Amino acid sequence: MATLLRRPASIARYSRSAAELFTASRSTYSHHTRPQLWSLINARQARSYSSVNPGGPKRPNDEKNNNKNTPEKKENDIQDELADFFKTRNAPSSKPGSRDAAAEKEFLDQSLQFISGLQKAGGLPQRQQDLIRVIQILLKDVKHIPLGMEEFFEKHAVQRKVMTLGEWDNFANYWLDYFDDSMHLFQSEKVSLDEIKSMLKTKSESGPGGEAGKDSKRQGANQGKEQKDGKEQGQKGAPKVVEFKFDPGSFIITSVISYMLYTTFFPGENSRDITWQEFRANFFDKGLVEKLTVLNRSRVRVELNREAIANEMPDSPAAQRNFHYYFTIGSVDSFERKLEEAHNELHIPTSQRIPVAYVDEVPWLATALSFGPTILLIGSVFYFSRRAGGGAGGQSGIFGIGKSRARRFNHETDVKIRFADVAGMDEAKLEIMEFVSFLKEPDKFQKLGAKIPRGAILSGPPGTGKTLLAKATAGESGVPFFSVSGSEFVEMFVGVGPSRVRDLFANARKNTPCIIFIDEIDAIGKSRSKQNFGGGNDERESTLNQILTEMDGFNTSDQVVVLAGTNRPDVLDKALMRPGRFDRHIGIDRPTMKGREQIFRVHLKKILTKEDMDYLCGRLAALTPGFAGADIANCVNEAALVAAREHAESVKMKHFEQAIERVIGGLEKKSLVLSPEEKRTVAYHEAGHAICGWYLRWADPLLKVSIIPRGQGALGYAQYLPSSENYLMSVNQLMDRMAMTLGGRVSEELHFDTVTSGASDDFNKVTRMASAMVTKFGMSKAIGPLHFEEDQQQLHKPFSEETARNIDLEIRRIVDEAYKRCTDLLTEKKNEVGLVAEELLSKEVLSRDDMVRLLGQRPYPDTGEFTKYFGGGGTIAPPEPPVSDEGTTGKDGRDQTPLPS
Ligand SMILES: Nc1ncnc2c1ncn2[C@@H]1O[C@H](COP(=O)(O)OP(=O)(O)OP(=O)(O)O)[C@@H](O)[C@H]1O
Repeated sequence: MATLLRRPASIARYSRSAAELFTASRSTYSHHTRPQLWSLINARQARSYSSVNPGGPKRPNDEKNNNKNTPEKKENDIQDELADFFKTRNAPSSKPGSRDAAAEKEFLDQSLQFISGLQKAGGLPQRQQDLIRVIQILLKDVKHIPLGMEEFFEKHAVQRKVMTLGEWDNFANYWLDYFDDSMHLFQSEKVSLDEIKSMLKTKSESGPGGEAGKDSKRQGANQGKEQKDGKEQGQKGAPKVVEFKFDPGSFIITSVISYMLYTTFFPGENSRDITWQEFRANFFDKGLVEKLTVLNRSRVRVELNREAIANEMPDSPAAQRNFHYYFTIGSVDSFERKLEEAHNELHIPTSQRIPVAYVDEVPWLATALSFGPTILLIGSVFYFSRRAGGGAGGQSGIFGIGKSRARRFNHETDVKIRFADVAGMDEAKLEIMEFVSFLKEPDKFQKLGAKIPRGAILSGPPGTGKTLLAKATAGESGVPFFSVSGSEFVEMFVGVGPSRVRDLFANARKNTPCIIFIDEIDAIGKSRSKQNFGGGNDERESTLNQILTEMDGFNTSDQVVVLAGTNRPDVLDKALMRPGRFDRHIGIDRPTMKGREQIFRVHLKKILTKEDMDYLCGRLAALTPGFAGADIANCVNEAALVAAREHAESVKMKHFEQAIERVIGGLEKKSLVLSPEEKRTVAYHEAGHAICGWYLRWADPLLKVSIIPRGQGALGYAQYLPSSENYLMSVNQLMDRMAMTLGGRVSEELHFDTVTSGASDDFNKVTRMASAMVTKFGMSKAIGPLHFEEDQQQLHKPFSEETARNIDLEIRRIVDEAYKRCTDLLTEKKNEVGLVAEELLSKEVLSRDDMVRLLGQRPYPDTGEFTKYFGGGGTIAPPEPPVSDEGTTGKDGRDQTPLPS
């Protein structure tokens, strides 16, 4: 458009008519109404602003604009904005005072009228008319003669020289040139109004129409664009690099999902099944078939003549390139026959008959799907075997099933335990030291021709520190330590056990010197003859055989020591124990008083307590007869937990005592509420035990009696302190203990009309004690010094019927005797029982001090430990003999009243 306007011929044409107007009328432009123009400008402007970075510099009057909605207001805005613009634009070129302001104004007005005259002349295209309107507005606000116009102004406005047609032409060109490029850019939305302003500013400085001006305009436009881009970039900060990584997994999943979605929403069809009749009627008879392909002798694919189909049936899917019809055939013979008949019917000569191909295709998808369940099954077996195998020993997968599951502890990092950490088993430590010195200095033994023991069995009750001792051996000798449990050799698959044994020993040989520790070896090492009773276990037997073979297989220089732990050394196969295999048998019993003290000392090291350590360890050891190392560790930890629960700053004696009670009797059952009658019965029951323990000469001294229900089904309990470590027990001690055990029931009988089931556990203990006296301890004159093994599995009793009857009679006699002893005592001390019971009912727990308060000092002297730690007076009593665990009220001196069943 600008080019068009600038064309001399057209300008001349317009200029002439405009010149006429210029002279004829001076106020033509004032008749112009501008809503049309403003709507145009507004539309352009709105679009132009939308392309401007919103975060960029604000337009003047931006605030106002926010509130402007009506066209009127918008028009004013633009006008204001343009006025502002020209104010600044004209500033550098204006020379106020140097020129006649009135003449200047007149010149500009005339210019405006001239431009308006151009428009009035008519014949211009709409867009050019619009442009002229814009120029009118812009020109209206020009206050001073722009640079480059001065000469023209001087000549025609000041000196009033008449303009020639060519000068009019120049004049028109000037103004058009002055604005049109800017307007053109503005209208075509290439640059914003701000940028036009800056362009015009440059132009006004360099003069109109010059090349430099034009260049700078373009530069300005480009600059403006760059600025705009820069602004956008600046706003967003550093350019954002979006990194695309190709992930094959995601790609496949995305592709599959996309395909599924696509096929769901756009179910394209590329095949359809038809019948023979349809085939004939629609295609064959019409001559549209090109070829037939028999697939797998059961289906026929119809190849159609696409062009013919497209002409005949343009809407049919068969017109698509990949679309096929199929029909099923019974057999190839019948198909061929039918086809021939069809050809004959239509009289198709042999040479033009439809060709038939035979293809055997493998339907891949169907085949893959038919294998689906098998693959799924194998996959799940594989997965689960991996999961099952992954847990232990680092072996995983079904192929690792025969691998050993032994955990290997590195002596430098994992096995930090030393002999100092194992307390209270000095003899066992001494025995095992030999293995340590063998592993450390093998030459010392080998040069003398000594064969080093191959292994040792550590046997003893649970929690006595067998594993700990084995670990300490590894820690001391500084060799790798393989730990495995006997049960880990046993699997449901045949042959796995021996294979794991082989693997374990092979591993060990690779890591010599080292120690193998097989915990719970009785799981595989049970005596083979015993197993056969009631069906043997071949797998276990072959595992055991493999261990025997492996242990034989070591040569004398192999520095592999095999230690095994068991709670049941008696059931182990003799072949395991023979020299050359587990030739050392180290028994680890429950710790003695001294041992317990040492174990407490080891575990108390980690506990924050302000108690005197010697006294604390001694007292706790005295309080915990029969405790194994693991019980002690548990007790110490429990005490710390109790203290923490009470927000105590350090663990105190009472916390330890609470912890011991909890370990012995279980948690207090505060939720268990007994009826008053039941509570009374329990109180009298416990009082009966307590009085017997107090007044019977050989009974154990009572520590505490309580009727607070605790875990393990006890409604009340009395804690006694065995006078000493019981290695031997006399008839007197046993009789007194039995009488004391019966004290609960006898007390009930004496104080109530009826008795309860609460004494059932007491009777069990009493019967077992009496039975042991008769059949094992030789304490019955009628039976004599005989020992009868109690074996549940034996079908025949190892004694005659008469002996059996005599045993029964003797057991009964002993129990009756104990019962009489108890009844006599409690009848005599009926008041004392009442006293203790009532006190128990009110206080629930009575200590030894309460007993002394109620009954006076115990008439018999207390033992050494008791005196030392529990304030009893008297001399040290002779050590009491032990009875097997089953035959006493319990080595830990507990006496519990079970819940009535
Ligand atoms: N003599 C001891 N000195 C210090 N702590 C001990 C001692 N005996 C046992 N313990 C503690 O008891 C815990 C359990 O001991 P360990 O596992 O060695 O018993 P275990 O005899 O192997 O038991 P199980 O026969 O049930 O396998 C040890 O971790 C340790 O904290």
